[in-house]
This record gives sequence, C-alpha cells and structure tokens, in this order.
Amino acid sequence: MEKIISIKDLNYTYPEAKRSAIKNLSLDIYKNEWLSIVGKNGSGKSTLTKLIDGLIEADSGTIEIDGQIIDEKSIWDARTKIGIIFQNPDHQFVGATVEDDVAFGLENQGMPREEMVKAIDEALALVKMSDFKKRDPQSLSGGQKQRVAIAGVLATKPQIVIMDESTSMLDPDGRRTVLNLVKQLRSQQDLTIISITHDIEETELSQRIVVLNDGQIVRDGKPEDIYNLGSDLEKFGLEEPFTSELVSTLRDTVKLPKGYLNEEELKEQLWKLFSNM
Ligand SMILES: Nc1ncnc2c1ncn2[C@@H]1O[C@H](COP(=O)(O)OP(=O)(O)OP(=O)(O)O)[C@@H](O)[C@H]1O
Repeated sequence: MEKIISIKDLNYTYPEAKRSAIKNLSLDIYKNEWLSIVGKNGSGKSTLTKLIDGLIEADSGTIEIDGQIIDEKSIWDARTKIGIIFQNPDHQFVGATVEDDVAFGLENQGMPREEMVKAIDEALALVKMSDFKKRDPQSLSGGQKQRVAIAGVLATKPQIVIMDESTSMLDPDGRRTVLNLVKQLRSQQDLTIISITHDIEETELSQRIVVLNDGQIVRDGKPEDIYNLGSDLEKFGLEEPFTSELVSTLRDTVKLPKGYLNEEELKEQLWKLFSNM
C-alpha cells in the first residue's frame, strides 16, 4: 500500500499552554483508505487537523504529504491536495446560489469560466444535487447542505478529504446519506478520506480507526477490533457503540456469534432467534 500522509514524532504545544496538545505522534495514512480519527473533547483531533493542513506549525517532527515534507514553502502545494468539510454546513456557504458556492474554490484557483461551469456540473452530479443548482443554499436541509459542501471540495480535485465532525449536526437520515455518499465517492474518485469525530457510531463505514487520547494514539485497528474493546472505550472518554452494548447484555441470555455485530448483523441474528422460538 502506498502512503499519502506520513507523520513522524509530531509534537505541538499551544503558546502558553501547560500541556502538549500532540505528543510524539506518528501515523501513516494510505492512498484511498478511509481512516477515522476518534477521541473525546480535548484529545487533540482539531490540533492534528490544523497541523496536517499547515494552519499551525509543529514544534518538532515531520508531516509528509504525497511524498513532500511540509514546510513553509511546500505547504501551499500540499494544501491544493486537501479538501476539508467542516461541522456546520451554514458556516461554509459564501455564494447566493448552490452553483456560486461550488464555484468559490475554483475561482480561488483561477480556473477559466468555461472549465469552471463543467467542473461545477460534474461535482453537483456526483453528490446528486444537480437539480438544486439555482437554489439558495440556505433553503436546503442539513444533509443537502453538506452534499453541496462536498461538491465544493470535490470540484477542486483534492486527493485527500478531511471530514471534521461533518455529520455531527445532521439527523440520522442525513448522516447516513452523507456517509454512504462518501463511501461511494472514495472508490469512484480514488480519494483518501480522513474523518474526525468524537462519535464512534460515525466510524462504521471506515476501514481503520485511530483512537486519540491526550494527544497520543492509544489504539489503531479495524472498526470491529475497536468496537470489540466494548466498555474499555470508556477509558478514552468514548461511548461503546449501541449494538455492542446491546449484544453484551443479550449474551447473558441468548447465544450470539462471537465478536462485534453491526446493526444489520444483529437484526439478522435476532430474527433467527425469534423465528426459532
Ligand atoms: N488555542 C488554544 N490555546 C491553548 N490550548 C488549546 C487551544 N486549542 C486547543 N487547546 C488545547 O489543546 C488540547 C487539544 O485540543 P483539540 O482542540 O485539538 O482537541 P479536540 O479533540 O479537537 O477537541 P474538540 O472535540 O473539543 O474539538 C486540549 O487540551 C485543548 O484544551
């Protein structure tokens, strides 16, 4: 597997802070992987994102993006490879219409008008928002707004998309649609996805989860392995996934297969149990 981001021995302390926000952190992220970074409030997620995007500079250690070590000169080029989708879709809109909004990032890149029209249409089609092109972004639902924000990011053709708590303000339906869309785009567009969240339930579609605690990586594994930590997750201020909690309670009375079961698998098992009763 080819690395797209390689972080080595990273340290960062905010000016005047007593404790380091990031401590000796090393992490490799691979091309086309979907990695979730989870951690409670204050664990260092936002600081790590800011370091990757070059908004703050590490005290020591290195970050390599697509083969290039980040420094004052290379950061501008590295940034063109990264798109960020933030938590609050309302804070991301600058245009009066959906298409103006998607155009914003492209105008910043100095893309010629004709090319831009094509890029906007393509990006809106990818997120299935073409019919909303002329609409005022403020008239859309939360999930639709995040899809437009994703289109804005995709139009700039990034290699890496960072989702910074981007589904935490959505209702369950909006969240599911956005996460499924991201899953589909990852494979179609050859993107690397890094989703940052304090909510473990949001990580199910990702391929790997890194647990951050006190500025350090304390666990790194496949979603099933991390969910199997069960109530141990509470040590890091994370809630045990709902199905895993339910399965541990049910195991006292009924026989269920070993390991983590997601919602669908649990439903199937319960269905089997009840139909045999
Ligand atoms: N501007 C700042 N100045 C000083 N300390 C800060 C600043 N921003 C964050 N910190 C501290 O750095 C540590 C890591 O914070 P960070 O915001 O990266 O965590 P987080 O996991 O993103 O939390 P949240 O989920 O609340 O956004 C915390 O101890 C926090 O108090």
